[in-house]
Formats: sequence, structure tokens, C-alpha cells
Amino acid sequence: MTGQIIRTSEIFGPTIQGEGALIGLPTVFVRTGGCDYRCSWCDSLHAVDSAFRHEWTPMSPEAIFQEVTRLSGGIPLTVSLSGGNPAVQPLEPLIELGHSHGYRFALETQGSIARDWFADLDVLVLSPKPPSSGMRTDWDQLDACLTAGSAGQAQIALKIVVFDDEDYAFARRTAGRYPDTPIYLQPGNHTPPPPHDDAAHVDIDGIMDRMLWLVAKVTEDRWYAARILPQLHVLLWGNKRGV
Ligand SMILES: C[S@@+](CC[C@H](N)C(=O)[O-])C[C@H]1O[C@@H](n2cnc3c(N)ncnc32)[C@H](O)[C@@H]1O
Ligand SMILES: Nc1nc2[nH]cc(C(=O)O)c2c(=O)[nH]1
Ligand code: SF4
Ligand SMILES: [Mg+2]
Repeated sequence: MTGQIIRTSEIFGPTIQGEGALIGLPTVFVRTGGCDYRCSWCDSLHAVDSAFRHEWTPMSPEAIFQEVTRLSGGIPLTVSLSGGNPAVQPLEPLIELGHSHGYRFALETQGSIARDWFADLDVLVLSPKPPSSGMRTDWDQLDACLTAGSAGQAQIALKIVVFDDEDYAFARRTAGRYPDTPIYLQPGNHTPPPPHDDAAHVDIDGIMDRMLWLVAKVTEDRWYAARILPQLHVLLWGNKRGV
């Protein structure tokens, strides 16, 4: 026992990573509970809203890794750490334990809290939030996240959700600030699930229209470094949880 306890909302998989740089890669998700943000369109409120905290299980790194091992059949793969904001939780011992067994770790965060242990990650996905989220980016913290990840071997990528022109302008500004970091744009899902209604209708046509609009923007602007990807898991499974 390391004595560190991780508040865990859900552990599921193997599935495929549905977003960003690792899209299509088989992975097991560890979703932590609790977030310092509350985005207007968050698709994971069951891991954010404290009304659901009774569902967040305090787990040791050993217990989490045991479940990851069981789900992955003991064959090392890339573990996706998400949330909530996983940076809130003490994940360093879990990463160390997994690495000692050949597992890799990718973490998704909005970049509001920097941790030294980002240097231990294999992949760090920074997803600063655009205006439509209602949240404001602390650029100093985001810088600190990049610096922390860069201190190690972590592959770093930016992933920005875009709903409208203002969000697009935010994505361009962000890319301008970090010209050497790969950037992924993701059309927003305007029909995210209310917590605990993962059968809620998802408007795929509307999301695809937004993606077409985004492709037109990027190509018109000759923004050739941007990559545009849908949430593949939403195309495959809609708002279903645990996939
Ligand atoms: C649920 S968040 C958890 C990790 C971290 N809190 C973050 O926001 O990066 C994982 C990813 O889902 C994205 N996301 C959340 N709600 C979304 C929505 N309605 N449409 C598209 N992407 C969404 C976030 O922007 C983030 O990139
Ligand atoms: N398949 C799949 N891919 C994902 N990529 C990011 C996710 C997240 O909620 O953080 C997610 C998720 O929940 N499922
Ligand atoms: S930062 Fe991530 S988990 Fe937190 S509310 Fe926003 S999208 Fe949801
Ligand atoms: Mg998700």
C-alpha cells in the first residue's frame, strides 16, 4: 500500500480511444471523480457533479491496477486517465505501478492544475476550454502543464472542442501560443447526456454538420497544422456510458 487514495468514478474497457491523437487505439479508461470546472456542455457530469460523489469509490492504486489488469487480460496496453479532472487526484503511484508492468498512460485534462508527475506520462492531452464552455483558461497554469509534461518523455497534444466562431478563434489563439504542439479540433456534442441517462438521444447529424463547418473553416484559413476529428465513440455508441 502506498497510502494514496484515488477517487474513482468508473473503470471500463477495453474499448477504443475515441478522441484525439490516440483515436482508435485499444485502451482501458480510469475515470476519476471531481472537477474544478463545470463546462456548460460537459458530457461526463456523473464524474463532475458532486451530487454523484456517493458513486465515486476511494481506491488504492493497487486496487485500480488490479481492475485494469483484469479488464486488459493482463496484457499491457495504454490506460486512459480521464475524469472529471484527473489532475486533482494523486495518480503518480498508479502510473509508476503500471509502468513497472509495461502499461502506458495517457491523461486528459483541461490544464487548470499542473503536476510534476505529468513528466511520468506517456501522453498528455491538454484540452483548454473555449468560451462556449463558460470557463476561463488560466494561461499560466496551462503553460505550467506543458512545462511539467515536457520535463519527461510525454508526447503532448492540444485538443479543443469547437461549437462556434468564438470557439474557433480561441482554438487559433491557442495554436498561436503553442506553435510546436500538435492540435486536434473536435466538434462539440450539443446533446450531451444528462448524468445517468446514457440512452439520451444524440444528434449525430447536427454534430456532423458542425464538423463539416469546421473543415470548411480550417481549409479556408489554410490552417494546415490543425487536425479535425469526431468523437468516434459517440458515432459508434451515442451517449452510452462505459464505452
Ligand atoms: C469529459 S473531459 C474529462 C477530462 C478533462 N476534464 C478535460 O475536460 O479535458 C474529456 C474530453 O471530453 C471533451 N468533451 C466534454 N464534453 C464534450 C462535448 N459535449 N462535446 C465534445 N467534447 C466534449 C472535453 O473537452 C475533453 O477534451
Ligand atoms: N471511447 C472513449 N473515448 C474517449 N476519449 C475521451 C473520453 C473521455 O470521456 O474522457 C472518452 C470516452 O469516454 N470513451
Ligand atoms: S473540465 Fe472536463 S470534466 Fe470538467 S466539466 Fe469540463 S469537460 Fe467536464
Ligand atoms: Mg467522454
